[in-house]
Amino acid sequence: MLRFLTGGESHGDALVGILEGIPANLYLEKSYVNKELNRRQKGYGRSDRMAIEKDEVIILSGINKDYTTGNPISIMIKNKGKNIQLVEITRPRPGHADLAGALKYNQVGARNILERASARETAMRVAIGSICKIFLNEFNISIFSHVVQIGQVKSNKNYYTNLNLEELKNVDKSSIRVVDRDAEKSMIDAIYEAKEQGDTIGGIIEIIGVNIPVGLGSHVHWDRKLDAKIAYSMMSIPGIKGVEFGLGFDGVIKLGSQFHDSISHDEEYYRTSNNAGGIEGGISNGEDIVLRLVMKPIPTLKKPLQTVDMESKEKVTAQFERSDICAVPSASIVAEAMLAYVLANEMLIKFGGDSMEEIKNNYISYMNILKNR
Ligand SMILES: Cc1cc2nc3c(=O)[nH]c(=O)nc-3n(C[C@H](O)[C@H](O)[C@H](O)COP(=O)(O)O)c2cc1C
Ligand SMILES: C=C(O[C@@H]1CC(C(=O)O)=C[C@@H](OP(=O)(O)O)[C@H]1O)C(=O)O
Repeated sequence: MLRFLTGGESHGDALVGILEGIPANLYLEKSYVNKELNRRQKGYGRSDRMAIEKDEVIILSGINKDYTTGNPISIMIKNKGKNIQLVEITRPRPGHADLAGALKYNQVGARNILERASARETAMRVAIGSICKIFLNEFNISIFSHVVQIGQVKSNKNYYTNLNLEELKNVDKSSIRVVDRDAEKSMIDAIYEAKEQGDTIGGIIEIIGVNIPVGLGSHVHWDRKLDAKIAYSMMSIPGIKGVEFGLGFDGVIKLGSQFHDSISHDEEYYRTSNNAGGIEGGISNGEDIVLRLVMKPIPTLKKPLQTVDMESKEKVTAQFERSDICAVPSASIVAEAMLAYVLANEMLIKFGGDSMEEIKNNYISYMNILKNR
């Protein structure tokens, strides 16, 4: 089984992470981890902080001559943007952890709270998730994502869920990108419009996992269900307020006969549609895992909302400091990382093994059993 911990504050010296449970003998390409870190830093609407940071991973343990050893993998990302004046935050920002955190931890203000509640921590999650992606790649599993809505601007292209699976049966689905260039332009405009108004904006992202074997997760207990585990991991991303799988909330207008995915067989079982989003009864059914997340608008506002000064108790406006306008594209890379972590963990639960050779043997023998079903 996998587990990870992160440490570090937004404006501290560095972020650190420990990932435990990755089997021995996995080739770990450090440049891939750095590429993923770079993807998270992109996107319209990020603050000047992203121009300061050049996130790069320093591997401290668990790797020998580019291969994992089975030891805990310890990593570090240094913070370049730590040199801002860390003033106390006594005018808490609605929507951030400021007030609830300061009260819970008995702080005079929210500085110590926001330093950790900040999504700076998600850089480490992406580093850890990218190691999980490298592991999943050994089983041909890949994960990608795209932005499908910013504010009121929706992509006119169908969601991945609505692609014609029969037509795509022999296509490498990891190469499919549901990018709508017209919508993309309007999305960028919406971000800049929010910025002009001293405001912020949220959105919806879609995350897809392909080449998933049947049988990850389990129906037998609530905390073994794959969709439950994925939802938990997604809801832990700062700003994420909802998750839906497959057709999700749009499924409400369908009747059962229109919603459920008929079962066919051609050498193996498959579906002609994927409204379930690849998971039934808490178990992966072999179709692509498809989920969507809604991210709320960023809480720090240049045109701030009303709040209460924690010292004087007077009605004031919330404190402002350097902040993103929109971080939806970055959140989608974080979501890919969290999905990679959950799926890598499930692969280890299902197939076990302390070395890559052992887990691959277990995987191949299970896939052979499935071939005869
Ligand atoms: C990549 C990323 C960047 C973010 N940048 C900011 C930011 O610059 N300013 C801000 O107020 N919130 C930002 N957020 C959102 C806050 O971290 C989030 O709203 C806060 O932690 C409370 O989230 P919760 O209520 O969902 O737990 C960002 C979130 C993500 C995922
Ligand atoms: C540092 C990152 O995001 C930060 C997340 C964040 C927040 O409140 O969540 C606030 C901002 O911090 P700062 O005030 O230093 O600009 C973002 O830049 C990052 O994504 O690496």
